[in-house]
Amino acid sequence: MVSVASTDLPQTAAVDLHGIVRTFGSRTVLNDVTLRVERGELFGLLGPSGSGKTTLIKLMTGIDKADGGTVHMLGERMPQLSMFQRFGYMAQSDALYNELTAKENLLFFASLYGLSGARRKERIEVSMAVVDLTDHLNKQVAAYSGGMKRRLSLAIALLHEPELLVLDEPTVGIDPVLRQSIWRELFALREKGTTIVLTTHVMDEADKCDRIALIREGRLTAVDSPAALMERSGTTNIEDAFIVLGGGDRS
Ligand SMILES: Nc1ncnc2c1ncn2[C@@H]1O[C@H](COP(=O)(O)OP(=O)(O)OP(=O)(O)O)[C@@H](O)[C@H]1O
Repeated sequence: MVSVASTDLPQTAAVDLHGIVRTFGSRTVLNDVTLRVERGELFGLLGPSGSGKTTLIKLMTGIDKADGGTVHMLGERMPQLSMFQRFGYMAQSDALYNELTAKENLLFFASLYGLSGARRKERIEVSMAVVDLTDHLNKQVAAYSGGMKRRLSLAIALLHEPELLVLDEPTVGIDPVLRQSIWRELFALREKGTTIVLTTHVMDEADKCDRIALIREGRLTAVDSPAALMERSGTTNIEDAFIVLGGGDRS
């Protein structure tokens, strides 16, 4: 019998969405969204406020359920509770316990992720250093600023070194210097093979992604690398490309 090494098997996508529909009442918020994010990609979802980015992210992570279509993450059909440990998720509204210190929050999530002992200690230190919060580890979260809470949420998403990171507007409310250092970290994670899916409405952040999906009124209007999108639209920046391509494929 010939044994097949796992590396010889075709790799499943990091995220595979097919025909996703999400409605709220009579409103269709996501309309037939099909999208595949490959492993190791730094992938951006770019769209104006209310276009459906957060709704799509919630469906990916299994927090919400689609009315139509299928979601697979890392080859597994979603939603699935056991997948929780395999990806890191940073929500748009911070899911933190305000009455606890940052360290207590981190310990809580570490226990959910099955981290303990020396590895837990090391991961807490590294994750807090990435977001420049080392000096505020023992501070109560209620005393954190909005930007500090965002940074702590990112540290929690990074805590268990997941193979897939799903980040909803990770740099909103974060100052330019720290924003740059967070991007450096995202690039370093990508180098290590981590897949990153993030939402943004900042054009220069979209430019940093390997590929981006332009989303408008619940439909993907284009999916490609920033350079290809600019070439296709005959523009020299993502903002103009979005304007040219964003209106396409609407019915
Ligand atoms: N639970 C809900 N019930 C009703 N409508 C909803 C619900 N969640 C989202 N929506 C609507 O779906 C649309 C898309 O919202 P979503 O939060 O996905 O947009 P977004 O692109 O993430 O916007 P932003 O950049 O402002 O966060 C909006 O019109 C919003 O009002």
